Amino acid sequence: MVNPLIEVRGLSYSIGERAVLSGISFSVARGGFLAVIGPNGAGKSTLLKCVGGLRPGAAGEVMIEGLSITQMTERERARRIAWLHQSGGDALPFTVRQFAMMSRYPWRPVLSGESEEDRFIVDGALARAGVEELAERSLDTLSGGERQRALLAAALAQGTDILFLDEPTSFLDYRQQVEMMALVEGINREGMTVLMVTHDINLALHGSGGILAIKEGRARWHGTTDELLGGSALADIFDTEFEFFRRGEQRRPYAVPRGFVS
Ligand SMILES: Nc1ncnc2c1ncn2[C@@H]1O[C@H](COP(=O)(O)OP(=O)(O)OP(=O)(O)O)[C@@H](O)[C@H]1O
Repeated sequence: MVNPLIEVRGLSYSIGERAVLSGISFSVARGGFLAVIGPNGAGKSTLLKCVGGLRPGAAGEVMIEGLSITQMTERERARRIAWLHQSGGDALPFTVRQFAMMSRYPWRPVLSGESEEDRFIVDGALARAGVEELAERSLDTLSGGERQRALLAAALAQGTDILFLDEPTSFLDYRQQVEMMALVEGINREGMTVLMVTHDINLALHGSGGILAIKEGRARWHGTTDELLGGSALADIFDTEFEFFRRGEQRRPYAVPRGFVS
């Protein structure tokens, strides 16, 4: 890949004596969408935190547009990478607009208030995530799906070119999952580079061109969704057999554990 936006080489991370990640390498082109899949405890969230510079003890290299993540200040990282985590029942006592406005901090001079430009960007982010009508609602009064869209609006308001997603639909019902993934795909098509970790293969198949599978902290497979469906990698990674289907006008693939359909 010529000049990838995100480049990870030989990433390893240990907690105490235990190696949680070992020698992981991959890259993501500008505007790309890479899904990292793997079973529970594979090291997916830890990988995302290491790539995002939140685990300073990690060995190996993480470069964002050629700049080492370890050389970047927190503010510089926040100008490049926005995060959307899985959202549980807890929520902060801020309105949707206030929370999105806080995301503007990496761009604001220290101790300065919100600018006209901040307000314009926040309004655009609220509209893009479909939460304009919730703008004055407190985050702790929203349903799980509404809250996740509000958090996505805040991530967009941050004005980064990279979005990290950690199990973004974990607590959402099916309709909300579909809506959230459609939003993320749309944002990716508009140019945002996306790195998503999930244990849900169908989220990965739905949203991405590239898939990296990890198990026990090691990269086990890396390729496109179509390549994944042609081989036995999924069964090896999740220790269960899958059936694959293609449906709809776009012949999108999805996978169901064989035990569910036999
Ligand atoms: N702060 C920590 N202290 C001790 N062990 C940790 C810590 N963080 C992660 N681990 C361990 O590292 C391993 C990888 O955890 P991680 O959360 O990255 O996995 P994951 O693939 O995201 O899992 P899941 O899909 O269940 O969320 C697990 O065995 C976990 O218990």
